[in-house]
Amino acid sequence: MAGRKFEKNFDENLKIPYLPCSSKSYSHRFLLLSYVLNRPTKIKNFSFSEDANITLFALYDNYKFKYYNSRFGKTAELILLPKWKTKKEAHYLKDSGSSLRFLIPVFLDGKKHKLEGSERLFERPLDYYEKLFKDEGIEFKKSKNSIEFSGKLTREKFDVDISKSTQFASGMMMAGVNQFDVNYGEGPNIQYIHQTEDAILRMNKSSEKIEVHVPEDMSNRAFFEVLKYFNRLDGDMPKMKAAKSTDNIIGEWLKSNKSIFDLSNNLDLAPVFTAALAIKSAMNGKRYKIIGIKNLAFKESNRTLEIKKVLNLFGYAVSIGRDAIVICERTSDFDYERSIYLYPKEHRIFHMALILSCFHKGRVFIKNKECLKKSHFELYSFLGRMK
Ligand SMILES: O=C(O)C1=C[C@@H](OP(=O)(O)O)[C@@H](O)[C@H](O)C1
Repeated sequence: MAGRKFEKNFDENLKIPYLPCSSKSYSHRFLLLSYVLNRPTKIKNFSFSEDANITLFALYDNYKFKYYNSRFGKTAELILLPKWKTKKEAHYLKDSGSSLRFLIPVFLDGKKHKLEGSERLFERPLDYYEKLFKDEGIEFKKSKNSIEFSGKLTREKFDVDISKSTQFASGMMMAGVNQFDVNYGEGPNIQYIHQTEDAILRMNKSSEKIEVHVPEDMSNRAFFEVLKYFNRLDGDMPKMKAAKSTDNIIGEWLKSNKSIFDLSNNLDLAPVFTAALAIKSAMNGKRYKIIGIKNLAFKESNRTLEIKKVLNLFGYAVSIGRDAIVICERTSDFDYERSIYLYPKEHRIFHMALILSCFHKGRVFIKNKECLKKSHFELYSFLGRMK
C-alpha cells in the first residue's frame, strides 16, 4: 500500500530536472469563477493537482478533458458547461483547505450543502465563516469532520477578517462577483488576494464563452530555483517572468547578503527556503532568521513544527519563536553519513526533505511521496520512475 515502506533512497548525488507545472491556485479560481459566472468555459493548462480536482468534483458532475503536450509537459484543457454543474448535496474534500474555504461562500445559494473532509481539515481556521453565519442568521452544523449549512448572502458589502487566512477574502470575492463588495483588513499572504483579483479580471469579460490559460505555479518553481542555486538541478531551467514581483523571489534572496527574511507574503515558500538557508548556514557559518510565519501553524500540518523536525533530523540546529525561525549552523556531533528515515505529512515538507537529501552523505529514505500529488503531479511521477 502507498507509503507502507521506505521505498525511495536519496543521497548527495541526487539531481532533479526542472519539471514545470501549472498553478493549482489559479486552477482553483478559474473553476470557482466558471461556476459563479455560469458560462461555458475552457481552461487551458489545467493543473493535475489533487486539490484542484477536489474542487472540480465538488462543483461539476460532468466535465471534459482534452489532453495535449505543452511547455508544462502533459497537460489538459478542461471544458465546463453550466448544465454540468453539480446536483449533489454532499462533497468529500479530503484535506483541501482551499477547496473548503472557496466552496463555502459559493454554496451560499439558498440550497442545503454538506462538506466533508479529514479531521485536520476542520481543525484549520474557519472563524470568519462561522462568524458570518451567526451574523447573517445562516443555519449551520459543524462536526469533527463535516460542516452543513444552507443560506444566502444578501448584503451589498462584507468586511472580511484575513488575519488567519486570505482565502476568506478570496472566497467571498469570487462568490460575490458582480453581486457584492468585499473589504478586507491586514494580514499575511496578501498576494493571494491579488491573484484572485487577477483571476476575476481574466474571466469576468462580457463574452458568452470564457477561455483562460493557467500560468505556471510559482511556489513549485521556487523548489527548482533552490536546486539551481546549489547546482543540484539536472539540466537547465528556462527564464520566466513572474506575474508579481513577490512570485519569484527565492533566487534573488539566496544570492543576497541578507540574514533576516520576512516571509509574511510568501508563506508557502517557508519549507524550501528554510532548507536552503540551513545549507547556506552550514557552508558559511552565518545565522539566518525567518520572520512573519505565524500562520504556518494552520496548514495541512503544523508546518513550523514540521520544519524544525526535518531540519533537526538532518543535523541542522534551529530555534523557534512565536513568529520566527532561527537557523544556527549544524550540530557539531552529527554523523553526516548515517541513514535518515522520514515521513513528511505534506507536499511542501516533502520538497524540503528532497533539498536536504542533496546535501546528506548518507542515504535518505522518504515515505509518502503520494503527498506530492497535492500540488505537483509531475514531480510525483518523476520520483516514481526513479530507480
Ligand atoms: O488562495 C490560495 O490559493 C492560497 C492562499 C494561501 O492560504 P492562506 O492565506 O490561508 O495562508 C496559501 O497558503 C495556499 O496554499 C493557497
